This record gives sequence, C-alpha cells and structure tokens, in this order.
Amino acid sequence: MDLFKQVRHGVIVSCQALPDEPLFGSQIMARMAAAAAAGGAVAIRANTGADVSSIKDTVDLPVIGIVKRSYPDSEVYITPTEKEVDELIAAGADMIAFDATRRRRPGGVTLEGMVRYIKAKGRLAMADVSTLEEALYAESLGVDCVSTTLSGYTPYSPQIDIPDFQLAEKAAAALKVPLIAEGRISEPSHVMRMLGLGVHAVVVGSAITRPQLITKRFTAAAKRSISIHGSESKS
Ligand SMILES: CC(=O)N[C@H](C=O)[C@@H](O)[C@H](O)[C@H](O)COP(=O)(O)O
Repeated sequence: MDLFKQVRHGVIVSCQALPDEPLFGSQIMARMAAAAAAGGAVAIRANTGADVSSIKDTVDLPVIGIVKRSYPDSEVYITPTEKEVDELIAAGADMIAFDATRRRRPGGVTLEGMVRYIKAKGRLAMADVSTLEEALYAESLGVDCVSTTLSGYTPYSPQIDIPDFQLAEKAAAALKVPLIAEGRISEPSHVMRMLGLGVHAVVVGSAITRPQLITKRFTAAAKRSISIHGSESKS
C-alpha cells in the first residue's frame, strides 16, 4: 500500500536510544517497535541501519530511517551525507529522513545533492526542517514529505518547550506534499491539535519510548508537590 495512505492521520512512533541511553540496543528497539505496533502505531521512525533492520524483521510497519552522526566540520547530524543514506537503504528503510536545513553539511555535501541521491536510489525522502522557508525550499527540491522535526533545534527557530503548532499549521497549508508534525508532541491533546491543523500524521518519540524522561515528569511532579505542600503532609 502507498505509505502516505497507510500513515494518514496516524501516529508514527519514533523508537530511538543512543549509546548513552538505558534502552540502547537494536533488540530492545525492536521490542519497543512491537509495543508501538500493538498500540496502533502506523509507522516507526528509527536511528541507525542496525535498528532499522531489526525493527523491519520484527514488525510489519513502514520504517522511516535516520542515522544520527556527528562530523567535525558541521552541525548537521541527522543523516548528514550519502554514506548514512546507503546504510539505511541496505537496512531496508522505506523512507529516509534527513536534515533539510540549509546549514553547511560535512565534506562539501549539499542539500540538493542529498535529495537527488535519495531519489535516484528510488527511496522516499522526508525533509526534517526547522522553519517554513526550509519546508518550501525542500519541497521545491522534490522531497516526498516534510517534517517539523528540527524546529527548536536550530538557533534561528523558536526555542519553545511545546510542539511548534504555528509552523505545523503554516507548513500544512503552504505545502503540496504531506506535512508531518514532529518534536515535543508529548500529550494526546497535542496529537489532536496537530491533526486539527491539517497535518498528515504525527511522530511521537520521547513521550512513548524514552522511559527515563517519562519517569522524570513524574519524579519532578513529586518534588513540586513536596515544595508546595511541604514534607510534613499527612501521609
Ligand atoms: C531534534 C532531534 O534530534 N530529533 C530526533 C529525530 O529523530 C529524535 O531525537 C526525536 O526523539 C524525534 O524527533 C521525536 O521527537 P520527540 O522525542 O520530541 O517526540
């Protein structure tokens, strides 16, 4: 089935753990993807070829692949070069997501060249952007969809701790290709609001798949409670 029909109005779950996170490991991420599938996820977003291939072996859902890799000469770290694209293609990613900001990429690789490369390999291209201008430019290059992933993570986009509803609304209205809302969607009400703004689908990551951060929301609430009610409360 057409991937965009399959994910329309659904929740894509980002299953990612970096080496310094407690759930790091491809088998664990595959179990996480299975849990997301059981909860009704329409697709999975995953980091590294190893995680993509282990998830593909475990769940029958489309997988959007990225490789987070830092190079010394660039701030771009989400699928920065063709090398990472090759790793994701070898792993069987259905769509390749990549940083589509206009920042300098490592080793003279260009954004235009990245889109050409992914399309020449016959894969779907998802442009991770931080502003409306980047969204429109990425569309003009021929990407298959745009995602708000990087809003809040470039110095020139709004530094807010809620999802960028404004960007999602504007980009959904301005683009012809599907707009995917991603970044800090942490409540079911955020999902409803995003879909109401006309986005094609939403990606939820940390709020589902990073238990150390989920735990922190609760432990912070406990600390706040003590600071309000004091430690001498009845119980
Ligand atoms: C900025 C960046 O590196 N974002 C990454 C992109 O794949 C992931 O670390 C996020 O978890 C993902 O975008 C989902 O967002 P959230 O975890 O906020 O629901």
